[in-house]
Amino acid sequence: MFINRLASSTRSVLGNRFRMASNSSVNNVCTGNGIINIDFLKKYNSSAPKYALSEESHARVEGIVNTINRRDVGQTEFLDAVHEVLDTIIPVFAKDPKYIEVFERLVEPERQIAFRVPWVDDQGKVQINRGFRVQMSSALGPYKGGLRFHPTVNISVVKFLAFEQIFKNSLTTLMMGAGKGGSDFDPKGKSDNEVMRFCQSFMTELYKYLGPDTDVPAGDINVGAREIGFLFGQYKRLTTCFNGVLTGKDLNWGGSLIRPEATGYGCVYFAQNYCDYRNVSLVGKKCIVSGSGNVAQYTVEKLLDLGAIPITLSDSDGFILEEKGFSREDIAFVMDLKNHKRGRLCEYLEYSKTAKFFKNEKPWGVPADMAFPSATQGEIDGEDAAKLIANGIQGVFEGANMPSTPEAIHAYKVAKLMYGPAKAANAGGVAVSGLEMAQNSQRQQWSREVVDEKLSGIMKEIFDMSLSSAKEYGLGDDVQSGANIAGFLKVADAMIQQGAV
Ligand SMILES: NC(=O)C1=CN([C@@H]2O[C@H](COP(=O)(O)OP(=O)(O)OC[C@H]3O[C@@H](n4cnc5c(N)ncnc54)[C@H](O)[C@@H]3O)[C@@H](O)[C@H]2O)C=CC1
Ligand SMILES: O=C(O)CCC(=O)C(=O)O
Repeated sequence: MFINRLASSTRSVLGNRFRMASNSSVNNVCTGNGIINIDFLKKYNSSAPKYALSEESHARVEGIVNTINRRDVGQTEFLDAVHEVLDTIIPVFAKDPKYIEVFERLVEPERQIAFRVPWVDDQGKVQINRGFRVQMSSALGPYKGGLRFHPTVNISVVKFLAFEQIFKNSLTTLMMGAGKGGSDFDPKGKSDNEVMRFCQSFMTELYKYLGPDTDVPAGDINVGAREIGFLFGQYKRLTTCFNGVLTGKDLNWGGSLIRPEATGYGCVYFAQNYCDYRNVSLVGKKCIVSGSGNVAQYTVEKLLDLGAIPITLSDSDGFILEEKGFSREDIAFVMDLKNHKRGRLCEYLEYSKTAKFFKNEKPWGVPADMAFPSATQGEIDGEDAAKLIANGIQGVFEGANMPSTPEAIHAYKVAKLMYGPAKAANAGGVAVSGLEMAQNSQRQQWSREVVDEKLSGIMKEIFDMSLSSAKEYGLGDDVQSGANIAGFLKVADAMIQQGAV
């Protein structure tokens, strides 16, 4: 009855959108419709009464949900990301309600910067794009997180990515706050000079808010070594400072060995830890990998190192299937095609006699043992997850940020798959960015072996922490919930210690 009363008061605030969402079953707690459905609390009241919130706490959480739904209306990706975390940290609130207020602060960015980016194209015409930086949390260190240049970038996408970064950066055990930024600029089809002029204009506005102890951006989709170079050059010109304001720099001027490899390698290290825990070997396992950029390339490389058989790659035009498995030479071809020639993946067919290309399709229907989504958010929906499970998939490890919709995550958990959520599984990239910052502060460069060993140690620690937090809260081996809880508690305790900030 108590739940009914809460649900009806929520409906009055949210109207029809809520009614649509509330039709979902109790277990299917995340709607994926860009609205936080308070029904997720029922799960705890019915199946795990020890986590039922007191009446006061319940009302508080409901109030927070109503405020976010109202204030951030239309920010689909951000609301989905908040929903996913809320859905898993209720046990923390039940144990100690002081954390509810901290969560309320955490969903509001410390600072959001939005700006015009004018630049001149090769025809001499002025083009305008929109730039963003969301400085989400500085509880654990300077804001830290990548920049994404893609036509789909808007405030919702940047806020969701910055929100994810809070928990991810906390899990790395390093001293990093959370931020994310980018632009709706599309580098596809642009000349190097156009990309340079865009980057220079972007940095001309953003540099005021950055610094090695303030905010340290890095790469993300379509921001790689070339863009980091142009951004750094302009920062240096504007400030006359040569410092570690960006990570992902070239090795010759302050970059770290293993940073380009770190997200993909780290994701496979995470998978290996999970497999060890379940007594499963990666050797001989067929792996579906999506994307063909930085994360996908080095995921494939590390899978090969460990004796697995990566069989797919994709881009926004479709996917390629290399049934025999990619060899190291095949991956060298893909790296050259994507990183230097900036070509499309279908051109791989001109190189391989054995590959097939599936235009406008996603790879999730290909029978395999493990999946490594490494392209973009929302790439595995409920139907895709059903296909993976029907084909006997054993594990899903997220190299991309939020690649699985709430329905997909729910399906993985029901099927008891090994599920490595993005915040934990892809934290290796930002972890090595943290190591790059440390090297820059010392004006030193560590060897490849040293950085790789630290990366693999951090990935093991993230897996162990996520698992032990899940167990501590009586959630079995629910690594997704454990990762959110462990990531949250460290930030939340720091915020409490630092006062009302
Ligand atoms: N680069 C890094 O260190 C980190 C990246 N990530 C995440 O990993 C994912 C991939 O990022 P990167 O590899 O760095 O970017 P990238 O720009 O190097 O590669 C992105 C890849 O995804 C593909 N892609 C983009 N939209 C797609 C779509 N709609 N369908 C199929 N493929 C699509 C592109 O063709 C490209 O191959 C993103 O979600 C990013 O946020 C997460 C942690 C760190
Ligand atoms: O290395 C970094 O700072 C950024 C990594 C990133 O953007 C991510 O983890 O999604």
